[in-house]
Amino acid sequence: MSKAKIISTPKAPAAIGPYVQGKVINGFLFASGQIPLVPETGAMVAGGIKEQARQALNNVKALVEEAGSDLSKVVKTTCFLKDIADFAAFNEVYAEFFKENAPARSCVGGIDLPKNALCEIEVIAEV
Ligand SMILES: CC(=[NH2+])C(=O)[O-]
Repeated sequence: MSKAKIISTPKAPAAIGPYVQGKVINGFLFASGQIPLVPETGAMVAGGIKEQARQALNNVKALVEEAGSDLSKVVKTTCFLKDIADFAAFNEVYAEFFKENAPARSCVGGIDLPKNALCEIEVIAEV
């Protein structure tokens, strides 16, 4: 197995547990799930599902870019929603970030998330 490169950037929130922000191996970035923490403060962004989705996606974008890739090269996302009733609002913001050539995706709802976040997003991207 080849050695994975650890991705670490202050432009995305620091890990809040025993994990790294992301790892690149064999040409793919495996990014840890991003919750809507503001990188500079480590605090949850103010607002509801739309603001939280936008922050989580901006965190994803920062990680993907730090790995030398970009959102157009994301091949798979997994999205977690505290409340599946937020599905439509979440999708609206998600679509702003993945306009064309949307990645494959799984989305689950009704789940407790760290820091009581309303959403969490993890991605795999080609680097
Ligand atoms: C936020 C997160 N990715 C975790 O594992 O706690």
